[in-house]
Amino acid sequence: MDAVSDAAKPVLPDDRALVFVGFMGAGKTTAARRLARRFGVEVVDADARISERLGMPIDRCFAEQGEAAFRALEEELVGELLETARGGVFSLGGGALHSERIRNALRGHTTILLDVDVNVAWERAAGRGRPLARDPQEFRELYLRRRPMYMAAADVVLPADRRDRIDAALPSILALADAPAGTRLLWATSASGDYPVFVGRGLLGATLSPVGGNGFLVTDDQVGPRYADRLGRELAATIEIPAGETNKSLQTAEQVWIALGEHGMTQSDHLVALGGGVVGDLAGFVAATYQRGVPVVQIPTTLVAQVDSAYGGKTGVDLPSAKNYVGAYHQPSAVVVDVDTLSTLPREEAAAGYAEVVKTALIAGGHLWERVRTGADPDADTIFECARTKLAVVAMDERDGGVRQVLNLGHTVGHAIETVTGYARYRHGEAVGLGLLAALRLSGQDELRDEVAALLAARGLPVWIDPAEVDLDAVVAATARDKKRRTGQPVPFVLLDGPGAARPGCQVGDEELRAAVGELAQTGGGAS
Ligand SMILES: Nc1ncnc2c1ncn2[C@@H]1O[C@H](COP(=O)(O)OP(=O)(O)OP(=O)(O)O)[C@@H](O)[C@H]1O
Ligand SMILES: O=C(O)C1=C[C@@H](O)[C@@H](O)[C@H](O)C1
Ligand SMILES: [Mg+2]
Repeated sequence: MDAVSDAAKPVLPDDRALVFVGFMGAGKTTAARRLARRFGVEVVDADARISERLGMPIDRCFAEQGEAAFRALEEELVGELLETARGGVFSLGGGALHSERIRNALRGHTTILLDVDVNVAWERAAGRGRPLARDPQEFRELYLRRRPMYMAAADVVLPADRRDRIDAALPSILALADAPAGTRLLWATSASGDYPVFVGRGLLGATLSPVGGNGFLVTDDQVGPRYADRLGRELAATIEIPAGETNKSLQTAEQVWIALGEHGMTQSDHLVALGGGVVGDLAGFVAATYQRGVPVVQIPTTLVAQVDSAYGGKTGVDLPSAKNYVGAYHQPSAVVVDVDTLSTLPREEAAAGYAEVVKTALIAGGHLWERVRTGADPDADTIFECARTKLAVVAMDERDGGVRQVLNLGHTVGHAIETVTGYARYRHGEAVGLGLLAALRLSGQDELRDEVAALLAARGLPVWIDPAEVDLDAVVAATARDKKRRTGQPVPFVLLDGPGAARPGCQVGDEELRAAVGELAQTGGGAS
């Protein structure tokens, strides 16, 4: 709440600088100037300082003295500037993070990554005499090589698509100063609005969320008793629902609507959803509909919710006949991810969330897939990167018109398995893991399917189905009721040409589908 009242008159921190980093053409110079103007200070543009010191433009230095000479000067000058800075607004050159000295010096400051799409970067940077923006293929390769470096250094990740993003994000960036050390901010964008996503440790009690009015808490009977009183804020009421997917129903939603009315919740208040995907989806749906819509702050406490369901604004409840069949798009006003809450997550729940981590990494490809395929436990950085991957997709297509459907990888068969087993036999993530295996078979990705099956099995996730327990014909039939289907059209599948190359809207023949689902029953002997 402080963040909101400070928004009109921002105060530049006096103990740390705001430093823009990112690839060529991301808009670092532009954004830094815009902020500096707002604060009434001079911007420190590293490239301009280097050029000044050289007494010549950077491209001439590259041509006459070579890149190594430029890098040496960059390290010395920028390293010193950052090591001695107490405040200010900086813009660094695109390659500055190659220097370990500069990376270390950034630790004392707030590093803001302007996250630019490589094609946009090329359009902005090419043809302007920049020495590393001459060949499109080399430009792309450099971009991919540098990405992990930028992500690792960033305290804040801000999409670079619009010049005014920084204005809306600034209060949340400034709020980081009071957050526990190591807290990171991801700025989520969508057609219907932007919001901050904070990821870190010990965040339940932090006052980060820029939402006004009274908070009404919705949680479940497992999470509430454990974490509700750590929220460190006054709540007007706490509404506890029973845990479990079978309670993600219209009946439960009605009970919550009624309780909110009885407790006097108004349009100027907000909901706080504390729990896993069931609480988040249900409370989000209640927030979308109660008095035609009130804000909701999502505080996800399961891995599934922290890497996937808390972001992107899909809310809803299940019908007995189909998953998530009634709902609304309703973006959260903020998401606060406290990874410490995962320490009490039951093993099976953590495993179920892991299936969504694998799904997201397959969609992202690149360094996220490389990290996940090692089988390492998902940490705060992996969670952050999963959120970033999902939100980049949502930013392009909030309402599932096309590209967002890639997020459904593994979900068409997964949802059908959940429905056929009455939402009681499998956790959502467990069903998604099985659905991923079917999707990889349908994609002809046999080696990748084996690799993914091994990752899932290592977490104790099911990689086969007992046909005596689950009616596979019914699973095939239930896929035909998938919400992604349009009248008169077959159900669209998401297939994968390889990590980082998901293809939505694919058609799959009945026989192929039957075979891929049938195969889930034939690979017995793995974990079940
Ligand atoms: N959000 C934006 N939308 C559209 N154009 C932008 C945006 N931000 C910057 N630009 C334009 O893109 C070009 C590159 O911007 P800028 O010089 O700020 O990038 P930079 O990150 O500092 O790049 P470099 O690393 O090459 O110094 C400029 O022409 C700028 O006006
Ligand atoms: O990306 C890079 O390596 C560079 C980016 C520019 O900002 C300049 O610092 C220089 O052209 C090198
Ligand atoms: Mg610049």
